[in-house]
Amino acid sequence: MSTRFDTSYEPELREHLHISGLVPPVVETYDIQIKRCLKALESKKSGLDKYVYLSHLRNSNFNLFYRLLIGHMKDITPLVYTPVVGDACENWSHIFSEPEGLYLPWKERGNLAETIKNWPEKEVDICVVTDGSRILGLGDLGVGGIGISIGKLALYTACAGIHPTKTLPIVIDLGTDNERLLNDELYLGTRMKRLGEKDMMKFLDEMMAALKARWPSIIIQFEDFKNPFPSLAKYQNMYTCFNDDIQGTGAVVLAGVINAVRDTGIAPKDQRLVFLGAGSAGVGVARQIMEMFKKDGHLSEDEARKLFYLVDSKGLVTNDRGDKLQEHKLIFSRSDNNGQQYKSLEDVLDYVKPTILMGLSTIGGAFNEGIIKKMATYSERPIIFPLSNPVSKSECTFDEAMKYTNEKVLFASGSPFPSYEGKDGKIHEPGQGNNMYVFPGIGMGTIISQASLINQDMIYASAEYLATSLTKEERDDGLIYPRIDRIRDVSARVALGVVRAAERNHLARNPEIVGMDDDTLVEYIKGKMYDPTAVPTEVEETDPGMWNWLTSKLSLPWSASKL
Ligand SMILES: NC(=O)C1=CN([C@@H]2O[C@H](COP(=O)(O)OP(=O)(O)OC[C@H]3O[C@@H](n4cnc5c(N)ncnc54)[C@H](O)[C@@H]3O)[C@@H](O)[C@H]2O)C=CC1
Ligand SMILES: CC(=O)C(=O)O
Ligand SMILES: [Mg+2]
Repeated sequence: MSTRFDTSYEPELREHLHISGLVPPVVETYDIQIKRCLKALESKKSGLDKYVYLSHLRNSNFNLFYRLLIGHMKDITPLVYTPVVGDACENWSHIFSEPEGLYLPWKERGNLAETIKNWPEKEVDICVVTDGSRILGLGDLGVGGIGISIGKLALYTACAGIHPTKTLPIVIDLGTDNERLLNDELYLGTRMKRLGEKDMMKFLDEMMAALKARWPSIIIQFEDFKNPFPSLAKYQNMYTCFNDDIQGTGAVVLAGVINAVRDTGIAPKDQRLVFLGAGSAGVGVARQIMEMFKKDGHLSEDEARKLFYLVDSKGLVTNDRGDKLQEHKLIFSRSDNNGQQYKSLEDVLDYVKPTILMGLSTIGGAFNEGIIKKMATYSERPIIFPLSNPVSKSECTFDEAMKYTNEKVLFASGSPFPSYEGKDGKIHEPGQGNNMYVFPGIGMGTIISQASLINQDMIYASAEYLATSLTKEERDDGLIYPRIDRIRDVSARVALGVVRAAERNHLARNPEIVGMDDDTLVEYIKGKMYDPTAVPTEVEETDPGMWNWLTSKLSLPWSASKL
């Protein structure tokens, strides 16, 4: 990752950096640079081509890449994150040209500390690690999953200003059960069947210890593991870590629900929620909303739990269904079904008559016309959140949800959808209930507070501060999430909430922030954010490592310095 050859640099700076002659002679404004990028993007036919172009841009000049991304969040985010990152992960072994992260294969076990030492950056604040076993709703994509780690970290930088060189994408390669990949001669991962949970936990134990040994304050974010509950349970009180799919998703959806429930005019105790999907995201979201119903709705644990009906691939999750339920589902398993089992979503809706319908099932189109119309009969303003990613896995589109509820729906989806023109000509914007609204702020808040753990209170605070980030204008426009182009301000507020929770829980260790009021602290957070318009002032020498290796191998005419 470099940013040394930037056509915006003045001649004096070029001389200072010893890059005169290595950059075209014109000194360009940022606007002109961005114009070229947008034209280049426009000329690419497919999302995947645009993704490849943007990856090259990030690797050749990350300041320009982030100027582009931050300035055009709404248009560029879908190209580096969901939905296009899904295509990239599926085709990773075909589009690969640069490593961009750490690959930790099973054969390196016992040697992970040494392998991790090869990463060329001295300082790393945060890493995103996946095992590629459940990438978005696309299943097992093996080492192609590293694309999701890269995409998430690009948003840590764009949204919360964590410096790009202090981010580390990781994929652990414990094999894959994806036959297409195993039979593909271009597949870049280890050609073996995926190992089981016991081996994975052994491998993770070693990796966690090695990461912390090299970077003692590192934040470790788990992403898109097929079964992420055991690692979260084991490490959350040992390392500075969190699971984005359970906790980040729980927080972001909770924020949307706080705002949407208010718009329904129905008290929490009278809401009934059906979840299609009872996996890591479904259960994570249900747990967070249950906590809100207890806190703000003044319900007991039991009263709150009874409002939730979870549906998995076998139907409504009940105690007497006849199969052995996975542990994470037990808390929401129903016992009041009088022996009756409800297999289809339609049957569950007839039985429950929910006011809120969540989709975290990976089943594209599962909320069909009939389902959506039923929801419109149960309450004046049904809350429908098709949250599965990417777009192809979304349980319904915004267009469908609006049309079949007579434009009454309170809507948020995991991936972005276009606006909808109402019958009266009014343009309605969809909400995007994606964990990208919270994970950057959770990371930044943890860095700022120097907290050694990320506890439940910090996660809950990220949801509360996101919910209250909505402006009056956004509320009046019918939004339940802030507009994406305000994401940097919003992430700073989310980070503020996380810091405050860390302080309350005596986890904060940064002496500089002691006694700061909210306004001062927000300014402090913003002051720590990476600024892609800042020009370099000196040439930094790096450790001998990848840069030296690359420059010597490629016989490039510059030394092992970078900026
Ligand atoms: N919007 C957001 O920010 C986020 C969205 N997600 C999305 O949520 C989806 C699920 O993710 P995870 O919970 O981690 O996956 P998972 O694999 O842990 O869970 C999937 C669940 O869906 C159920 N399911 C599968 N087929 C079904 C069917 N035909 N009918 C009913 N249920 C069915 C499974 O039984 C399982 O309970 C993915 O598409 C993912 O992209 C995940 C995290 C964040
Ligand atoms: C957004 C996300 O984390 C997922 O779909 O898995
Ligand atoms: Mg995820």
